[in-house]
Amino acid sequence: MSTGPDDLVLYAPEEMAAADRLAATLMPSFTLMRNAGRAVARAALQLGPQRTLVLCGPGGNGGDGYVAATLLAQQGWPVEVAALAEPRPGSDAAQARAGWHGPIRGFDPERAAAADLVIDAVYGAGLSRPVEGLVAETLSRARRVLAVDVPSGIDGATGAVRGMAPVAELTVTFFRAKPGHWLLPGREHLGRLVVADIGMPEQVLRDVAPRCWENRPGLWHLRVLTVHDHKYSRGVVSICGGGNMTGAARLAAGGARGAGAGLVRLAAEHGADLYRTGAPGLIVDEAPLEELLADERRKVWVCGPGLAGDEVEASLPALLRGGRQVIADAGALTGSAGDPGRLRGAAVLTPHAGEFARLFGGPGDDRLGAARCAAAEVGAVVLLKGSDSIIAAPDGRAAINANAPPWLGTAGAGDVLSGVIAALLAGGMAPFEATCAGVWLHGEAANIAGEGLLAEDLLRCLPLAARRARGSALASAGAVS
Ligand SMILES: NC(=O)C1=CN([C@@H]2O[C@H](COP(=O)(O)OP(=O)(O)OC[C@H]3O[C@@H](n4cnc5c(N)ncnc54)[C@H](OP(=O)(O)O)[C@@H]3O)[C@@H](O)[C@H]2O)[C@@H](O)CC1
Ligand SMILES: Nc1ncnc2c1ncn2[C@@H]1O[C@H](COP(=O)(O)OP(=O)(O)O)[C@@H](O)[C@H]1O
Ligand SMILES: [K+]
Repeated sequence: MSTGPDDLVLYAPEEMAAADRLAATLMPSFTLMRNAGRAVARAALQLGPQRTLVLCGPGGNGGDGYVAATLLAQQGWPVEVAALAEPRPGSDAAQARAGWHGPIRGFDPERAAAADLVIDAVYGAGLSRPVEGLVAETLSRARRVLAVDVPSGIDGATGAVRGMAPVAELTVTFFRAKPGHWLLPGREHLGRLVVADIGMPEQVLRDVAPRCWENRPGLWHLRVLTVHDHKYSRGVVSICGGGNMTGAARLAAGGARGAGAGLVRLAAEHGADLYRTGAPGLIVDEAPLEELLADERRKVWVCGPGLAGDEVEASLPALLRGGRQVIADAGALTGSAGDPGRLRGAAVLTPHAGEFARLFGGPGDDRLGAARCAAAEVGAVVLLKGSDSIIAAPDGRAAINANAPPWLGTAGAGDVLSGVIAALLAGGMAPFEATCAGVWLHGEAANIAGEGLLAEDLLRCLPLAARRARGSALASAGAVS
């Protein structure tokens, strides 16, 4: 079975709560809690027997903790339980609590510090305010943490730390991951993430269908070339070249070529000679833009890398008027600061955090929400770049990317990326899928190149990244966690 969007979908906390409510109409809800607690106990058992303190909150997260504590004690583990408050009478958590027959202590930072392992079952999806006071003090003293669902304090929707959150060695979540598992800073608090199957009915995937995914092959598919392909069918990419910062456009052109565009042309009405000394497979045009736009095959354009304000003014409006699919990056974004409406008609915007703030304000703690709003406002796919890049479509779909290594943060890397996305768009992918695939290929190329990469190194690594994408899209669905 291949990995598909259903395997990669991310449930925000309120969507998970809706899933739980629906599941409760189809099966006994306590079965899910029992399975969740069992998955936590199984994960703990793999860490080896040790003095364990289970910290239980008042809700479902605490319920999972009581189930896990009971199962670990049955295995002969030295387990203690500390509770913050009694679960609501009649709740599943109260039923789980009733299964624990040992003593229940209060929260105590010293006790947490003395335990070899702390199971953090304080707050999960129901986090409603910052974690502070005794809970924060107790969690912060733990030496080794296994987190249930999320480390308490991580907002499952945004990945933000609310108050404090421990850094876990292992996090066990259930059914599907949440956006906050992949967004920063949340991702840094998880340790290893295990997504446990707790027997959620299949119907839930159909009836509660979130519009957010982890960005991986399987969410999209790279096209496979056939004997009928030729350079025009593989896609034509045009890049606006500036007269001064010429490296940026050349890197974008290299990205487009490395990602499989059949033909890449660089438009440089002024300064064409500078570009002619570059890669021999790159075609340099010095005719005026209006003339180039007469060629209907030139549908996809990258506008922005290395362009000064006047160069953007001379190209972007004409491209948008001409109905071209425009990837607006760098100078094209800076030129529209405070007035994102000027970018309406573009296919994809690729701001980093600074460019995003200048265009739309914010983005604040909820970067996923901000990217979605921006995409809806401009009617374009918005790629908010960073180490957890977010791709948002105007129709509300969004994806979170997590494969990019920190050494990708180097000048020129973004220019390469705009070319990669352009190539995929020119090859026939829709803007959202092309952007998701481009971001993943870019991150994977950086992993292949290794630490110390220069933006240029990405170009030679893109073909292998594409082969990996084709390979892992066929990998088994079991590899989601
Ligand atoms: N499908 C699945 O994934 C399944 C998930 N399951 C598990 O259920 C968990 C979700 O359960 P849940 O909704 O009861 O939420 P959870 O966080 O345990 O508690 C909320 C309580 O805590 C309180 N509270 C919150 N923050 C606070 C703060 N900072 N400081 C003080 N109080 C705070 C809050 O108070 P209130 O806001 O109501 O005043 C409320 O009383 C989920 O994470 C997973 O572990 C499985 O069992 C079954 C299948
Ligand atoms: N710490 C990081 N981890 C992973 N990827 C990063 C990190 N910092 C930056 N990146 C990625 O590097 C690229 C930098 O792009 P950008 O800021 O536009 O640079 P430039 O304009 O110099 O090309 C983006 O794709 C971004 O997602
Ligand atoms: K937790």
